[in-house]
Amino acid sequence: MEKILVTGANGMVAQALIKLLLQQGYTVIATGRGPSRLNMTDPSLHYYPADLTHPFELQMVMEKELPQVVVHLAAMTQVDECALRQNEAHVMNVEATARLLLDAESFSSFFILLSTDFVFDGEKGMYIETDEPAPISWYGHTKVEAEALVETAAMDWAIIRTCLVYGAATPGGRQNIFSWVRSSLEAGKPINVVDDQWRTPTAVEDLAAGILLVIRQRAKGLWHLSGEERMTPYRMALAIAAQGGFDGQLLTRVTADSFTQPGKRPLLTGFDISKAKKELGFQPGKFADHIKKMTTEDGQ
Ligand SMILES: NC(=O)C1=CN([C@@H]2O[C@H](COP(=O)(O)OP(=O)(O)OC[C@H]3O[C@@H](n4cnc5c(N)ncnc54)[C@H](OP(=O)(O)O)[C@@H]3O)[C@@H](O)[C@H]2O)C=CC1
Ligand SMILES: Cc1cn([C@H]2C[C@H](O)[C@@H](COP(=O)(O)OP(=O)(O)O[C@H]3O[C@@H](C)C(=O)[C@@H](O)[C@H]3O)O2)c(=O)[nH]c1=O
Repeated sequence: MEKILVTGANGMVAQALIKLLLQQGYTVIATGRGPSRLNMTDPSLHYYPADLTHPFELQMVMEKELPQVVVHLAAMTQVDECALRQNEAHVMNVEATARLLLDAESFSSFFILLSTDFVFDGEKGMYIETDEPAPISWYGHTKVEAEALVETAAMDWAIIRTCLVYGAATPGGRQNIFSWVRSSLEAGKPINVVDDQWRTPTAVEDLAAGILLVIRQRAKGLWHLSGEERMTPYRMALAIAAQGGFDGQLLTRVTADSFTQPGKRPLLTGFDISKAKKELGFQPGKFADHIKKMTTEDGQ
């Protein structure tokens, strides 16, 4: 069976993707920073610690494993951290991507980059693949640069942009809006939640399924893969509270200008996923169904 190399293996998206790839019978070459935090064992899962900012660590893995497909998920993903540590963000999100492309071109046939709705300025919203990027955060800027590197690669490539990914908390993984809202409500902690940032939030399982479609079909080019429903974090939080039987009074509706975050966030993003639905057969689930399932699993 084909070998798929996945970077950022200990991250939220990678953990869901690796679980799905193993279920589908692929051999997964998983690389992450430091020891594995993947709470799964499988003879078809090979984990290699590799810091992508150290150029040769992953080249040796590539030479040894010769993966047919590379799925590049590793990145500095905290938008505020990227704004405060711009050089580090550029080294990781751009220069490490350039290095990985060079390594992959020698050994792999297909390269997939995960990118973001933050490549857009947030003026229009519901973006399609042909809309012009205009990032307003350093994180978004680094992703635009990474996309440009991939588009000039000497091998087949796909760029998958997604938006506000949510899922159950992963061991040692970053928080996401579902895990953050749910853990705050469970602790009885009042939280301020924005109601003027518009997104099409994406269940991590749906994103993993979409990435699998791109792998299977070797679907070259640019794809917007996200949920279909336009929501704000506040409306998401109200639904999460209701589903979990929590007190919605703990949620205070605010607007983004009440946040003094170092990293600017585009107000109106979200994706029109018509192209992915038509050409890939991508079909995300409903937000309410996903949080019901996650809440049940979380409660077990
Ligand atoms: N989450 C979201 O809402 C969205 C995510 N994306 C993109 O999807 C991809 C995956 O995101 P997500 O899973 O949420 O992010 P996470 O932050 O959960 O995972 C990113 C992973 O990259 C790893 N990493 C960071 N620096 C290095 C390095 N120098 N060497 C090796 N690994 C490194 C991190 O390691 P460690 O665990 O040690 O920190 C982490 O496991 C990213 O490219 C992101 O930009 C796009 C749109 C939305
Ligand atoms: C911390 C906080 C967040 N929020 C909202 C803002 C945001 O929409 C959502 C999640 O908070 P974050 O700061 O993690 O969101 P943010 O960093 O904006 O998330 C981004 O992550 C990167 C990786 C992406 O690529 C983007 O698509 C997007 O998902 O919750 C509140 O309403 N109140 C709060 O106190």
